[in-house]
Amino acid sequence: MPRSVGKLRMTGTRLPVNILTGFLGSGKTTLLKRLLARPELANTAVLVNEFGEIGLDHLLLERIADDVVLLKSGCLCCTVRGDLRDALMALIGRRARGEIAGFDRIVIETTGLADPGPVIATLSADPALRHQLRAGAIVTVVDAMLGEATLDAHEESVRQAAVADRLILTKTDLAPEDAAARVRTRLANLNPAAPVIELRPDDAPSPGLLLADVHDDATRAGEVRRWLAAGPGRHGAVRAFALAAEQPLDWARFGLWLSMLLNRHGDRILRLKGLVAVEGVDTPVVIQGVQHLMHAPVHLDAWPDGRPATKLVVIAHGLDPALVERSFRAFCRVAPPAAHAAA
Ligand SMILES: Nc1nc2c(ncn2[C@@H]2O[C@H](COP(=O)(O)OP(=O)(O)OP(=O)(O)O)[C@@H](O)[C@H]2O)c(=O)[nH]1
Repeated sequence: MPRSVGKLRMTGTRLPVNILTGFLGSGKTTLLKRLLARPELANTAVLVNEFGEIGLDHLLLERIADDVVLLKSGCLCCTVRGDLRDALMALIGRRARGEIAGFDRIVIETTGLADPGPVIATLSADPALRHQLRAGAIVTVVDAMLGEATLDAHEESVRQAAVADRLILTKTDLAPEDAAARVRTRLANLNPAAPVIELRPDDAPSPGLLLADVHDDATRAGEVRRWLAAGPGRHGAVRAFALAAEQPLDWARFGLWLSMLLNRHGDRILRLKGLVAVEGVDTPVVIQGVQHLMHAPVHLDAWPDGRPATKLVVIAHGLDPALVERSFRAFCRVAPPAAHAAA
């Protein structure tokens, strides 16, 4: 029977769990989408954790992977370790009962602010999880353009780089050569054991990034003890908030509002991303901002959940969400929602 076959299959081999981490906007989801497109990684289940109340990555990933689960709000390393355990157990349970395709690997994409140590600790400290799962390679994404400043300003990003088994350097197409070289040197000093692999926008990443294991459990257990002793990072005054609009937006007005916001408060905005419903356009436009930098908007073929509506997530340091929301509504002429959802 499928039920017992599922169980038998699982007790013999523990499923590998990869952790994909990297600072806000460094390129984790972009890398993951490209990896999941590889046939060697077809049987992969994904857990996405996003900082803040509204996740978007699962909407963007769902189009290529069925088994994408969004963890509740909060950061994996601070508040949702119980959720991580429950989500992993639920995934394993659904697989054993034959409710979902028999994946043979789990990838956890952490928030850009997560310290990966406690995530790994959760995997190895919980007896039920340890029985079913084992730690796979930790892949950390680092942005060549903003990496140096980010490593200077955010301890989380240093920790992410320090624990990596493989470091992926993105945005070398945008970064001046000397900036990329300085990031490489920083990474080599922080974590000499991990290879730094440059990934250009057109490169197909090797599935080996996830598939090739690098650690035995004893080594990993020692590292976990060290990370726990160091204590998890704290995210201070960083807050995530959402902006939403039911009716389509005037693209020019929206663009102007966004430029003004970044001009005025760019220093305090760590990440801004979302799906925008644009007047006269049937499909969603994805916008992506990382600190001062806005990436070119991308059109999706269809609304991931079938319903056109603008949904933006902002992660900021010391910025009043109410102020940003007021300016968004006033400038883009957005009526307040019936049930006020944003914090
Ligand atoms: N030019 C360029 N853009 C990139 C590269 N990698 C990622 N991006 C862009 O950077 C933006 C952020 O990428 P994501 O993959 O969403 O970053 P992330 O780390 O998942 O972001 P969070 O989950 O919010 O922390 C998107 O607009 C990507 O298209 C790269 O190598 N070159």
